[in-house]
Amino acid sequence: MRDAGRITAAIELLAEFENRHLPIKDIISNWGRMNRYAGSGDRAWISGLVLDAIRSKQSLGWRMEDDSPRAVILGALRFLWSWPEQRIADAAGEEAHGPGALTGPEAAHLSNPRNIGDAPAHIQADMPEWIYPLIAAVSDDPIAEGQAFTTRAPVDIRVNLLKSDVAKAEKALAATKAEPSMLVANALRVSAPDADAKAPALGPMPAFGKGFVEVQDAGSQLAALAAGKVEGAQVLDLCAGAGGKTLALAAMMANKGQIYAWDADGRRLKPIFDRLRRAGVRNVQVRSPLDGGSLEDLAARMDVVFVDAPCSGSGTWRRKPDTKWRLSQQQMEARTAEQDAALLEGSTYVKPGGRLVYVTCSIFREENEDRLKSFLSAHDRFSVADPVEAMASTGLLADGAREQLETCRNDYGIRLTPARTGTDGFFIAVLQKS
Ligand SMILES: C[S@@+](CC[C@H](N)C(=O)[O-])C[C@H]1O[C@@H](n2cnc3c(N)ncnc32)[C@H](O)[C@@H]1O
Repeated sequence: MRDAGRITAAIELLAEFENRHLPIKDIISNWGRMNRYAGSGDRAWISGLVLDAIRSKQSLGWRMEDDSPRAVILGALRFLWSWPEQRIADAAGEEAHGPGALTGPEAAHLSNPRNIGDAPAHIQADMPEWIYPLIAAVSDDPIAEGQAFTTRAPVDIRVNLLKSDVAKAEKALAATKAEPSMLVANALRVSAPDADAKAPALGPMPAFGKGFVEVQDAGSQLAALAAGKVEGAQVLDLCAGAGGKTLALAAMMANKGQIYAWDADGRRLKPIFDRLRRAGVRNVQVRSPLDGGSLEDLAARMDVVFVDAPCSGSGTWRRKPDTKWRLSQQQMEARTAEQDAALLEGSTYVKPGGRLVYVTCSIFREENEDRLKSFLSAHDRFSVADPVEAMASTGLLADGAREQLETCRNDYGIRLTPARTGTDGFFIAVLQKS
């Protein structure tokens, strides 16, 4: 496809996103199925542009003084992809497939954009107005935090120490230009691709099929490290889902001790079985409510209970930018109630002297500090412990990571964000039971 047709497709997809309540990934893949003439390069280009536009749609609309899908896509080409105005004009005006010649105001805004510094703060931060104060409550520089969420996310890789090591994995993934992580000793990072470049396809690489490596954001890897030294321990992963943390914990345990993987929604555990097999994990017992499983026998017996709680996902806005615009106050309230329930339930399995790790991929205080504060006020046998110390005790923090993580600390735990740590947003806390 030529640029003109790709731009037209991107405008259509953004319009569909605005008009239908479907995840953008589904809209893009439906489009790919219906338009078989588009090759994989075209699809990557179009979805890259649409996702970039959604990440920054508010500031782009403001710069263009027009928040229509057409204006936002044209603005994305100019202000995010740095296309010269003439290139945009040529593609737009192309008769056969272009979206139509630039209008006077469009041309004017592309060549002489409004100064974004004059926009209201939530527009500069590219987030809904009601969310801005929630970010301002947890950051001295909410605009920078918001803007960091508008960038493309890198791909982080966890080297599975049960099957491989960092040097071997780096060699096996040389084609991806993966580099050692600045935060986790057994992690690699593949930088996000430039504007119209295609990301390397990691899934089909043999190192993945053989279980030598897993894709996992460095923030999520750090969350697992907060479980501390767990080799030989009894660990409950209460909200195991597809098993991202379970796999990381199993590798930290070198297959010694026992992990019980559970999820209140048993269907979510489905991928875990294949993943455990591929990773060479032998110390996980999956228990599911679907087959009448229960955790009754584990009450007050666990050295570590890991609560990777359901959340708004505000920390993952770089990867799922549509969720930033669709989050509602009602959803937030539903999640906080679930968080209270999971925290309370998890606490019943911790043995005296054991630890409760609380994690969300959200950066809001409402889903983190407020939940912990409320739990601690009613459970005086639990107290806040040091998550950075716990991570360091595993020996798996990269050189210099500890100092960086210290700057993310508050009275309850640590908050990671794209602006602070270059990771997804996470909150990680460790409670100790007396
Ligand atoms: C953030 S996801 C877990 C992601 C997973 N740990 C991973 O790393 O891939 C949260 C999960 O918690 C589950 N959940 C919610 N409330 C729960 C509860 N009270 N007990 C157990 N699981 C719960 C949800 O079904 C969901 O799968």
